[in-house]
Amino acid sequence: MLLEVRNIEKSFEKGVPVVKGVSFSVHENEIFALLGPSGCGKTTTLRMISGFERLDRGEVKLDGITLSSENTQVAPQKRGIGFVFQDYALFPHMSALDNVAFGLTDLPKFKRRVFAEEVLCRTGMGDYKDRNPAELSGGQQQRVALARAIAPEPKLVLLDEPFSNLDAMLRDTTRKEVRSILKRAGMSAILVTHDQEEALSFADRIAVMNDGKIEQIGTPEEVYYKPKTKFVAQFLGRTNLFEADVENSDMIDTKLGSLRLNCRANGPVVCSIRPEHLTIEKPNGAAEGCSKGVIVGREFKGHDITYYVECSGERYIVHTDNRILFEPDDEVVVKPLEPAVVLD
Ligand SMILES: Nc1ncnc2c1ncn2[C@@H]1O[C@H](COP(=O)(O)OP(=O)(O)OP(=O)(O)O)[C@@H](O)[C@H]1O
Repeated sequence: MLLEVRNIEKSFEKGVPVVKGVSFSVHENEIFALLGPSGCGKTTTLRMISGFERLDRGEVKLDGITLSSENTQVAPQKRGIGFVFQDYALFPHMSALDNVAFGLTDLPKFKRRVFAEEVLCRTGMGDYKDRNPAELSGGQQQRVALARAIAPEPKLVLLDEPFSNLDAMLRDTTRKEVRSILKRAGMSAILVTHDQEEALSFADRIAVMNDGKIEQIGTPEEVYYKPKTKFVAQFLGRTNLFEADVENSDMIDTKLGSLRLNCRANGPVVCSIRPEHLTIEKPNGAAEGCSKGVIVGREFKGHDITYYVECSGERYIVHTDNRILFEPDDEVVVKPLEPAVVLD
């Protein structure tokens, strides 16, 4: 285990807690994401790991050594952790090369520039070493910021919304490049983001945060396909929720008809099924036990289609591939392709 965060807590003024007992670990060479809505405490958590913020309770350990606790506070520059911020925070009056060389205080002066150039080449920025930040695009500045963070060879790099200033196309490619640079360098990273697609595509594991707490930690597939809570199900994409009482069964009665659950349940149940795990058919070809519905809306997106189907007064979302063509007011039945996931 590289990083261990145990039960950390933080309140600002008036004693209102913003981080409420957060725990997680990050392995060697693992990319971890803290994902959640604005204000849920992601940045504060990252700042407690970096040492820019003191914690009220709990502990942060790197490689078994305590960096933060109620009685310990190792200075940020002594933690062996690299940082990349949203606004890159490059020194504007310095060249890309000098920006990267700046933090290499452990090396003799003559070696700093040689090594800095080597790291700039690794991030694909060797040809731009003499340019100042103002002469670089957002994506290029981001790569220089990453080169600066990884040049001292930290075991862990913290990334706070580092792609949010880039336009959609550049964000995608920069994300892929940064991930492969970190993996090749054998470093671990924690990404803070409110963008679920970014977390799903960038991280090996994700902690989904809500209101100062972690609701679920898992691989992208686990948190997406098997959300534990209503919040996780809804934050990671669109979903259909059902509530019903179940008597020791793995089936649930809904307005769509009978749905299979992913486990046996007893008592009141809330379950979720993703729109792409439902499909629609003409009523005549439908299996027994399905209720009829009507298409009330449709979004054609080229590679797929979103349908809104009303069934006994409830509205459901169905994503289909682009071969399943219906029009508004068409009568359909909605069929599940996967079991519904029971939430906590
Ligand atoms: N220095 C501070 N003093 C007082 N309150 C603060 C301070 N820093 C953060 N907060 C509050 O703590 C809460 C959590 O903030 P934080 O920045 O950690 O959230 P976040 O999840 O990173 O949000 P965002 O995605 O908008 O950056 C917010 O309500 C914020 O207003």
